Amino acid sequence: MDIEKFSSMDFGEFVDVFGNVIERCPLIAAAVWSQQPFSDLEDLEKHFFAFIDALPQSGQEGILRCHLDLAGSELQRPLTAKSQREQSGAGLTSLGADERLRLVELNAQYRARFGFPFVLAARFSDRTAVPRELARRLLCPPAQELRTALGEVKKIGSLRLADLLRADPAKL
Ligand SMILES: NC(=O)N[C@H]1NC(=O)NC1=O
Repeated sequence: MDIEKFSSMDFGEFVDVFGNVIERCPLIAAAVWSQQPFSDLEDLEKHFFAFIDALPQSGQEGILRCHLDLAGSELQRPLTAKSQREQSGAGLTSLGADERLRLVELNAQYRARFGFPFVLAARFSDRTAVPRELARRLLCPPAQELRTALGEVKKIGSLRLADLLRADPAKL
């Protein structure tokens, strides 16, 4: 998809295409649309991230709460298609019983400590690194952890945006 195409989409089309760049947060795409035209991918990305950065803490935590747990999520709501692909690429949808139990426990401890689910860009990770990173981040101070988690949201958003802009518009 070229820059002219995504810089001139009407509102409905833009939200349909970019509504899940930030997991289950179409409102962010809805707000970014009004910043058209965009000069390039970096410019578009900048608007998504500026919106996140400008939110009060309750809004930033709300974005994190729109994510499902990494692994174990079939116990909650169904994953979005993008999240499913990311998690299965990291081997998180085919864990053994022990690995799964460990992650479920760590996820529960993390939620109890911070009040939002653990978020990590699964495409930069794998089934052995995820529990290690989760255990490490569990020990971080809350303000630092909020920043780390939002950084992961941005990494996921960057990868999703790059995929969308590479995609054939007819297949979106
Ligand atoms: N909980 C969580 O990190 N979920 C996200 N991670 C990722 O790579 N895709 C997601 O949906």
